[in-house]
Amino acid sequence: MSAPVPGSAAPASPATPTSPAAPTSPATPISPATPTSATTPPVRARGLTVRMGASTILHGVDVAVADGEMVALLGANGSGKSTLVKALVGVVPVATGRAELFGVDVATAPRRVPWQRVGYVPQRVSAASGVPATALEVVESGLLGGGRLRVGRAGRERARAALAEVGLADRAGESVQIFSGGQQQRVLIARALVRDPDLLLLDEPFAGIDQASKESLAGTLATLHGRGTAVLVVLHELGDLAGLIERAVVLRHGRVVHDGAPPHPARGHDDPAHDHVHPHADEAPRAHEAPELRVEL
Ligand SMILES: Nc1ncnc2c1ncn2[C@@H]1O[C@H](COP(=O)(O)OP(=O)(O)OP(=O)(O)O)[C@@H](O)[C@H]1O
Repeated sequence: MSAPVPGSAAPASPATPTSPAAPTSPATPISPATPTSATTPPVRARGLTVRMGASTILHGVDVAVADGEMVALLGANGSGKSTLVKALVGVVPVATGRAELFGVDVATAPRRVPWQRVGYVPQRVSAASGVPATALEVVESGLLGGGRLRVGRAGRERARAALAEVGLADRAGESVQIFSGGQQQRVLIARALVRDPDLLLLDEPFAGIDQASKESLAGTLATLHGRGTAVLVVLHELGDLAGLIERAVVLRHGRVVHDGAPPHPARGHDDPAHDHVHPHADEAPRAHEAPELRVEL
C-alpha cells in the first residue's frame, strides 16, 4: 500500500501528490469549497470490507458524505471507526468493496485522488512526536509534497492564517513540544486546514483535550461548515458539535447499524467522564425504548 496520507501528522512525503490551490488572501486561507458533481460525493464507501490478519474489521460498509455535509461517525471502542477512516485515506488495505474520495477509488488509483482537497487529522497523535519544530513549521508541512520541498512566502502566510483559524496565531514561533495536547491537536487541524480542503476527515479530534480547545475547534468546524466544507468526524459523543452534526453513522462490530439523524446516546454515554471501554450487550431493543435510544456511542 503506497497511498499518500493527506494532511497527516508526519510531514507529507515527496511522493504525496499535494498541489496546493493557488494562495488566497493571507487573511482568508479557507475559501468556499470547490463544488463537486452531485453524483460524486467527497466520501463514498461501498461494500467496504477490511481484514486484519484473520479478523474482519469492517463488514461491507456503505457510507457517503455529500458536499458540505457534516457527518459524525459514532460507535463503541473497537467498532471500526478509525479503520473506516484509515481505509478512506488508503492507509489500511481494502479487502473487498470500494473506498472512494471525490469519486476516485483510493485503493486502486491513489495517485488520481485529489489529495490537495483532503485534510486528514488522525487519532491521538502528537504534533511534537519528539521532533523539534515550531507550530508554524508543523502547519507549513501540510503544504509540502508532490515534489514541493519548500513553501515560500505565500505558503508561510497561509500557514499563519491557518494557525489564526485555530486561535494560535500568537504561538506560531513556539516549539510544539511545550504545547498542551489540545493545542497540539489544534496545530494538526491547522495543518489540515492550510491545504484549503473541501473535505476534512477528523478522527476523534476532541479526545483528551481541554475545554477551551474543544470550544475553539467547534468554532473552527462551524466556520468551515458555513463555507461548505464536507466533514466526516469520528466522535464518542456529539458534545460541542451537537448543533452542527446533520447526520450520524453508527458502527457496531464493523457494521453500519444507524445512518440518519444523530441518535441520542445510551444512558451515561454523553457524560464526558464515561469510560467507553466496556462490553456492550447485543440484546434486542426493549419495547418501551425508541430504536435510537439503543445506540451505544
Ligand atoms: N492493525 C491492526 N491489526 C489487528 N487488529 C486491528 C488493527 N487495527 C485495529 N484493529 C482492530 O480492529 C477493531 C477496530 O479498531 P478501530 O481502531 O477501527 O476501532 P474504533 O471504533 O476506532 O475504536 P476506538 O474508539 O477505540 O478508537 C478493533 O478490534 C481493533 O483491535
